[in-house]
Amino acid sequence: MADALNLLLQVRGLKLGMLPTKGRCLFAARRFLPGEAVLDQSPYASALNSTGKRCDGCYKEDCKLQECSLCKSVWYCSKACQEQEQVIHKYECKCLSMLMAEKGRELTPSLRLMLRLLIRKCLEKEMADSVNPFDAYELVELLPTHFEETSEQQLILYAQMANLLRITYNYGELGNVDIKEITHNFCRFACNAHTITDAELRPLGIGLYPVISIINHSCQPNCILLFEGKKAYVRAIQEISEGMEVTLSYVDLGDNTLTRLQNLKLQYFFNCVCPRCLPKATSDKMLDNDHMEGFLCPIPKCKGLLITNQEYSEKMLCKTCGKETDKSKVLDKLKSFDCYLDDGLRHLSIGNLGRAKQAFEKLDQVQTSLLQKSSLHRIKTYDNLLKICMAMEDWVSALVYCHKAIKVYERVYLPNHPLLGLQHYTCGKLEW
Ligand SMILES: C[S@@+](CC[C@H](N)C(=O)[O-])C[C@H]1O[C@@H](n2cnc3c(N)ncnc32)[C@H](O)[C@@H]1O
Repeated sequence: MADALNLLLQVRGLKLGMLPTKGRCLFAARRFLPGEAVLDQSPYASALNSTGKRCDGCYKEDCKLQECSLCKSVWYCSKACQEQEQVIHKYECKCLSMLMAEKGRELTPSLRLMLRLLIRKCLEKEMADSVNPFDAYELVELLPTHFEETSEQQLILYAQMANLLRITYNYGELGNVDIKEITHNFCRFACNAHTITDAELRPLGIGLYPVISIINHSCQPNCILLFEGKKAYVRAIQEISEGMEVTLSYVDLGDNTLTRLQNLKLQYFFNCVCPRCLPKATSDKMLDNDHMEGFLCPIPKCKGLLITNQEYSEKMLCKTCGKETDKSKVLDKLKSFDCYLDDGLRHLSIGNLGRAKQAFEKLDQVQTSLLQKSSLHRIKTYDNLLKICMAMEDWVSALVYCHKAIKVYERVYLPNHPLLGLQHYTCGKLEW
């Protein structure tokens, strides 16, 4: 299997490698230019977030959809999509119908993903593409589980989900499944599955792509993951020279370093040491992070930019007045305003736009006293205010927040990053 996989990767200009701190990785065996597709793969298994709105085959919406007459829980845009999906759905359909009839329940997207993975594994030998090493269950088994590091509470939850899954799977009369294997696979999903997005990078579903999952994380990635339907494409967003590791970001690059590090540790069980997380000082002793974080000196008349003290990283120095400040104090003050963020998000989730706008405007106001205009801590504030103003059809204010957000996006994302492009696109539409 490893030889066959290596051969397929070689054809695409890639090479499988192993690093002691990261495990398996993908290296470029030739130069890739920005925009070039480095790798593509169809999912071993995938599931839509909400069925009934999109075709289960091609994930298209805004077309005439026909529901499966038996389970009435999946929809297709054409005979071709239905036939292509039938191999798996034939069994899944029985499972979903019986689960509804016997327990009055539907499966969540991650449970459905697991069901489809188990059915596919069982059918692998009968399926025409089973010989393709890009599409073998063996590759799924090679993905890390981090089982030992997963909390007991989480494992109990996975075991309960596995139990429901076993009952559901048995309705399909495909033979037995092992609860332990399902639990391990839930652990695998947590640190290997990818969110499938549409052209505007909005989440549509979840998929497992065992070759793409070999790609490790960096907070300064050289690639991005995009989707056409459920097929995934890894595209270079900067030049990748021969011998370089191919990387993707597993987390939101608009999050600050502390949040990114915490999220990576919590979900993927590693400490990121990429250049953005462990930056080296530039010539004027200013870290890239200091530019991005954009903390202002707390002395009212000064408001200079704070930079990390190279000798003692817990302290920050003002570039203007030279006074020292505890970094933790600055961060604590910033955190104390999270109540406005929570308040805004809560009102937004129940559609109370007026109250949500008030909360985010207050947050914007208090952040102004602590942070530069283009500090990355303000990205969520601007994004939410933009969203709210658009929903309220206040196009003038929306445009103001869109411009403010672009300034932060330009700092956080590389010029070729689609999120930056999308923000310019929104701005263009608002200008119009
Ligand atoms: C999707 S897998 C990536 C492939 C994995 N290296 C393997 O051996 O199959 C994610 C896991 O890889 C490891 N990993 C990914 N990026 C890493 C990084 N930048 N530093 C250390 N470990 C990393 C972590 O164990 C993480 O949970």
